[in-house]
Amino acid sequence: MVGGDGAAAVEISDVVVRYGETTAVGGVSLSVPRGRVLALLGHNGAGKTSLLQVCEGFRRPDAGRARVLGLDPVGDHDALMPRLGIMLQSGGVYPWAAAGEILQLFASFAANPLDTGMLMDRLGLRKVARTRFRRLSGGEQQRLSLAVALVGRPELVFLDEPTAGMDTEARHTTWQLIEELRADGVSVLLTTHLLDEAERLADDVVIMRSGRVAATGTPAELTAAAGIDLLEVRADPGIDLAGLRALTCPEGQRTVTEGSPGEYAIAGELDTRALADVLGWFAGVDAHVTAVSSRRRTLEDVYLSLTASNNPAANNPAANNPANPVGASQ
Ligand SMILES: Nc1ncnc2c1ncn2[C@@H]1O[C@H](COP(=O)(O)OP(=O)(O)OP(=O)(O)O)[C@@H](O)[C@H]1O
Repeated sequence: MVGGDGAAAVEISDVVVRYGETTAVGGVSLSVPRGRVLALLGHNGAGKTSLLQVCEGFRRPDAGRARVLGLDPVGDHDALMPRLGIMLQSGGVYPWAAAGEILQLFASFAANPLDTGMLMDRLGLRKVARTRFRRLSGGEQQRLSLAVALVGRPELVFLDEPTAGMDTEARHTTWQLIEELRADGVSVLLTTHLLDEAERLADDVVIMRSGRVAATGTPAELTAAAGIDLLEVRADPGIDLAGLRALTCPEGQRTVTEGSPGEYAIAGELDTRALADVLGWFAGVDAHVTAVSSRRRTLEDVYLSLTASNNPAANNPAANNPANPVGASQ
């Protein structure tokens, strides 16, 4: 193998990408350990693709440093390319060539390619093997781009919104393929707007906001740090909730409602103390409680609260960094 063994698959520090006056990436550091899947999340224009292009060697950062499989992605581009699988957001390579020909061509570049027939079957492309790329549907183009990225048995795969435009079946197949890659020790850096995709696939998540890192961690760490955000209590209907509101929502950070008769919902972040206060209050008014359930925040909730444009905390990313196992910083 070419140099850099033992290093993380991707190691970037303080990377800046500018387009004229626009700073797309404002000093991002992160690392993808070998054999792990890292998902980069963020709103449109957050800087995900720009960061990926730096890692792929298609763009030299304006500041900072990138190492990919221990090598310089620009300077060592030729040595790196055979070891990488790259799926771009718009995979419009060779629009006039047929799907099967494109995959064969990329297989011919690889020393030890995967079986192209197997890949076509897995990704449901057999029936469009003779169709020109430009005539494929959006989802078929995505599937072919994924096949092209994987056919050379890469050590590291970059996937820019891999399942965008795919139907449910293709999306599940793609998820399985990514899980198989990880099981084979392949490292994956992907971007996605799908929080369930990140939650299912990613070992590590980096949430970007306006070119900076807003939070990092495993999906479990990101959601665990956020705690419970909804408590539902079933009790006698028509209880006067003024006392409960005064107790649990002094600064309006939670809401207390009786959605339907006897179904009370306390929404907003609740720690153990607040939970005990709520249940203690129901006991204090002699309510007959028959059911209690709580809902933990999902990755989507965490994402939305960190990236909301009206959230002042989102402008102070360090304050939102509940865990940092991937070594990311803003
Ligand atoms: N070639 C370019 N020239 C000028 N500005 C660009 C260029 N490429 C990207 N940008 C700008 O840089 C910012 C980051 O873009 P980027 O494509 O990296 O975001 P993204 O997070 O991948 O977005 P999306 O989720 O929409 O794909 C955006 O404001 C975008 O308009």
